[in-house]
Amino acid sequence: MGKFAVEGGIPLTGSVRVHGAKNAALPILAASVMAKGESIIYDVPDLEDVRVMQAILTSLGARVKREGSTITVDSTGICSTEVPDDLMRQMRSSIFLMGPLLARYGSVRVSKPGGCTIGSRPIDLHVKGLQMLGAVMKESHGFLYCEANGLKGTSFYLDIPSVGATENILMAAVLAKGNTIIGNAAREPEIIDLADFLNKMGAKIRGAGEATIFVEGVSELKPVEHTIIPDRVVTGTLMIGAAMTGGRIHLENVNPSHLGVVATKLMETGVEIEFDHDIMTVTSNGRLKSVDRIQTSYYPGFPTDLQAPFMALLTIAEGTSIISETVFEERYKHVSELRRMGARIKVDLRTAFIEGVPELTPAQVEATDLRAGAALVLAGLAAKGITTIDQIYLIDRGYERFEEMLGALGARIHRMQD
Ligand SMILES: CC(=O)N[C@H]1[C@@H](OP(=O)(O)OP(=O)(O)OC[C@H]2O[C@@H](n3ccc(=O)[nH]c3=O)[C@H](O)[C@@H]2O)O[C@H](CO)[C@@H](O)[C@@H]1O
Ligand SMILES: C=C(OP(=O)(O)O)C(=O)O
Repeated sequence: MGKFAVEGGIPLTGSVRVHGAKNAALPILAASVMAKGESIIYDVPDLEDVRVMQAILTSLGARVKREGSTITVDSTGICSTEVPDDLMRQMRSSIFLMGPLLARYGSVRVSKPGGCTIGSRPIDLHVKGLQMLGAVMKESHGFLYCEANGLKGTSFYLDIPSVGATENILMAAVLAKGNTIIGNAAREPEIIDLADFLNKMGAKIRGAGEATIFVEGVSELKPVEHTIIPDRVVTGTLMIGAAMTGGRIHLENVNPSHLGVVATKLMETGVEIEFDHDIMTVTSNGRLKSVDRIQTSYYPGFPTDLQAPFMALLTIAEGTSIISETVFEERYKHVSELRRMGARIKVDLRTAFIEGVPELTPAQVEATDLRAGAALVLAGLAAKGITTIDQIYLIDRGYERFEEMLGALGARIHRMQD
């Protein structure tokens, strides 16, 4: 499974290019099955989750090829609409095949998706939305069989602005007959990227990025070329790393407008942030102040995916900070690992109280999920001495060769095989 050994106490300095967004690439790769022929997707990060998506597409009969950061998907040979159970279990994003296969082929078989254990993560909204579009669902022996004899446009209001449900319903609605309105839709930048991809393919979507999305169904889609947006969670992670180590870094390929709340909260801690088009410079003198409150929320609120990394920073910020995790009910598993490094954190239900300490101490810790793992690496970069982080396959799900990315910024971090 592998471990990272991190020698902390060295400020991050230098420049690095941020890779394309995992959370945009995964639904877009799934959507490529809706067009007959060859879709070309640029800046697709080489991550574990993307490799699982490639394996799923291949298992369905598509031809998938990676050259550098470009992935080509030729859907011509698709001959199955059953997503293999072992691949379903490997990540949450396996559920993205549901809408596209149902819409284009009239049937799909999925099972319960895997992914980070950060809460119960049901798929009820995905299912309800597709049912409203006319899908008939049957559950048997752990599999969900969905069929549709032509989907029909509908009006569907999401009880929660779920990112994945918005994307699944949107993908299906594009090939449904008539008009669809998705109310209380998620507004994340990755939804806009997916809609841009679908619109290039010939879809008629308006309002992506807003709470109400309008879709006029079309009968077919054509394959296109598309470049994935920069990964805002990776950007945020590196910004926090510079802040915690008292460094100065330049990040290339960033979209500053996707990071408003994160930049604001970092500036509250005393960090300087400058933007020049798609380049961001982060400068920190290493003396950090606490923040009154961070509440995770749906976009444009504070991203839950940066809650653990930001908590790592607050463990060494002077004063007491408060974090409320409102999106996932079990996303505090990193707390006990940070405590091993000397952090003082109390958790009361969904609220964490973090009392800053002058410095963290190195320890042997374990990644409990993807972003928790990234948070522990950041804590290791700030703690003088050697920290080891176990279970790093979880970090590989979302960061392309994290050790090389950090190494380019001067960090001393090594991957060790078990
Ligand atoms: C691949 C991808 O894009 N992953 C992101 C996506 O995950 P994902 O799409 O799984 O997250 P959702 O936005 O769906 O989840 C938000 C909340 O809605 C709940 N819910 C969701 C669907 C459903 O049918 N029923 C239900 O109750 C979830 O349990 C959670 O409490 O958005 C999350 C929230 O920003 C991010 O942390 C993940 O990185
Ligand atoms: C929770 C995450 O991903 P997923 O939804 O793919 O599990 C994440 O990227 O932090």
